[in-house]
Amino acid sequence: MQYIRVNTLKINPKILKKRLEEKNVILEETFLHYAFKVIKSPFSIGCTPEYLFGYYIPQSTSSMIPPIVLNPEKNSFVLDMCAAPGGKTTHLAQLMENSGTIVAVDISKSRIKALKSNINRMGILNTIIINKDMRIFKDYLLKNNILFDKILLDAPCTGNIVKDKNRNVSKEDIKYCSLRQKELLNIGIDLLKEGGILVYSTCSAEEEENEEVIRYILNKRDDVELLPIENNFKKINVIGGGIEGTLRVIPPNEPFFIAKLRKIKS
Ligand SMILES: C[S@@+](CC[C@H](N)C(=O)[O-])C[C@H]1O[C@@H](n2cnc3c(N)ncnc32)[C@H](O)[C@@H]1O
Repeated sequence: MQYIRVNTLKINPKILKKRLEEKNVILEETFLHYAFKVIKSPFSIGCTPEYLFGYYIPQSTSSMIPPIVLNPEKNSFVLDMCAAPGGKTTHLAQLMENSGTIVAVDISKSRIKALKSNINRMGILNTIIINKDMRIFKDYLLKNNILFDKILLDAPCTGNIVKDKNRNVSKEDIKYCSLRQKELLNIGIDLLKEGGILVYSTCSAEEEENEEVIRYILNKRDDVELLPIENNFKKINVIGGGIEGTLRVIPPNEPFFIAKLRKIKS
């Protein structure tokens, strides 16, 4: 299954749909008026002039949910802690109508290149790209009292390992990811303003990387609460997660886990 998200900063979804249909691409509506399922295409959907103009990005519909749940306001100050290659950063910028500021951080030099390219191609003007380890960069932010209204933590997970390296996931991999996720989530909460919102997501189906991480943070800290996410997503397999108020996207859609947290005191 292949999907595209239309970059509404550059083109109206109906106009793009018509343009691609004139080239014999068959598209179907999804739960989002600016995303389409690609039923059939005579060419690779990642190498059309429209793609190069930044009119759309190929992306799973599951991965469109975390930015929608975060729902950044125009002119807000947003941190994307694990941003590359930028599917969600560019979506956040689109939702913010290119206003406010997004600080997009990623540890990987090679993936940062893809993030830069997506940001340039899609005409994103409100994003600062930082190639750093969040576990180190947080010290600079905290020292300078730089706190955020909204944070997306789309955490590294075993789902990415499978996609990137095409290998089996071991128990050690899951344990390693779970520890890293807890560490990053703690940092994320530290960097929120009082009343600020953090959305945690992974594309792993493992309990240890999802519900366990959320239970850990709720038990460990008294400055954060879980906010229930309303499941009003249609035409996509979204169910309640293992903790009430969290969501899981299940196959045949790409598996995803999404939780929403609010910092209640600083
Ligand atoms: C799930 S991917 C992010 C996908 C991205 N949000 C998107 O929608 O295109 C996780 C990312 O976390 C990055 N990462 C892992 N550990 C990190 C750390 N300590 N600090 C910053 N980025 C990190 C990885 O390089 C990887 O790009």
